[in-house]
Amino acid sequence: MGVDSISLSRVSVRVAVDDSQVPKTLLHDVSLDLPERRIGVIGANGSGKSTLLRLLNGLVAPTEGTVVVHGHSTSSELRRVRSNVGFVFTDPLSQLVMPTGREDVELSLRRSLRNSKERAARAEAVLDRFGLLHLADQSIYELSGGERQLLALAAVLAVNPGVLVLDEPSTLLDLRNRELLRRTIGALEQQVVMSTHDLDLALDMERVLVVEAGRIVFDGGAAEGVAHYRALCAAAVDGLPLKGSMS
Ligand SMILES: Nc1ncnc2c1ncn2[C@@H]1O[C@H](COP(=O)(O)OP(=O)(O)OP(=O)(O)O)[C@@H](O)[C@H]1O
Repeated sequence: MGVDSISLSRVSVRVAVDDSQVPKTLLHDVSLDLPERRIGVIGANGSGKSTLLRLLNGLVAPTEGTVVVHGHSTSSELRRVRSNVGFVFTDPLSQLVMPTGREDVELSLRRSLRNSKERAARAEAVLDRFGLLHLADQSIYELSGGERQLLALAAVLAVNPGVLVLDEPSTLLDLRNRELLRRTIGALEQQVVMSTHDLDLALDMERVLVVEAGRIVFDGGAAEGVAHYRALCAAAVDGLPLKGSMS
């Protein structure tokens, strides 16, 4: 495995569930070597995409197996992993902790830029790049969902992480900002791992993983991965008793 690669070796994730003696398995025996720069993760609701992504910065620990990100183990070198992996959550409010966007981006930069003037200039440039400068001093609670989602991405990218993990980053974005996200991802030097229900975004990826009930059921090119997922969805819907009225 190269040092710029992500590797999962025989990873399973199980969690205890209330009132049950039997733990729930969220991921089953997943092994992957991911050297590509653009990796998409697609699959049904509840299939295990977020769990897979959260393993990459140690937010979820494997019950069995190992996860190594760019040469660092998520179990024994968690701090190194966290400082190299930028994670953008689906719900931006779960990661925006400061009252305004400007303060949030400056907080992200606190460790890498000691000088407050440099920090302020860099924050300004990052906000400008995402078309957020005019909203920089507004309360994050007054921003729209899409503006917050872009702000969360801006705050993570400000520190230039080696790996960018995006968990459904376009759910709240309008068409224009989705295009901005798409171009931003396309231009990044970093390795990107992104889960998405937006199949057009998935088609931009070099490699696509399809997750189904905690297993990787497809691993390969984007067009084939999307076709595989569409077929899975069609088969699942065909199995539902949808015919006729509800009354
Ligand atoms: N800590 C937990 N305890 C119990 N069950 C969990 C826990 N975390 C996740 N799950 C369950 O594991 C399954 C996979 O969840 P996950 O969030 O990885 O799915 P997902 O593919 O990202 O779904 P979505 O597309 O809806 O965001 C779901 O059934 C979820 O309810």
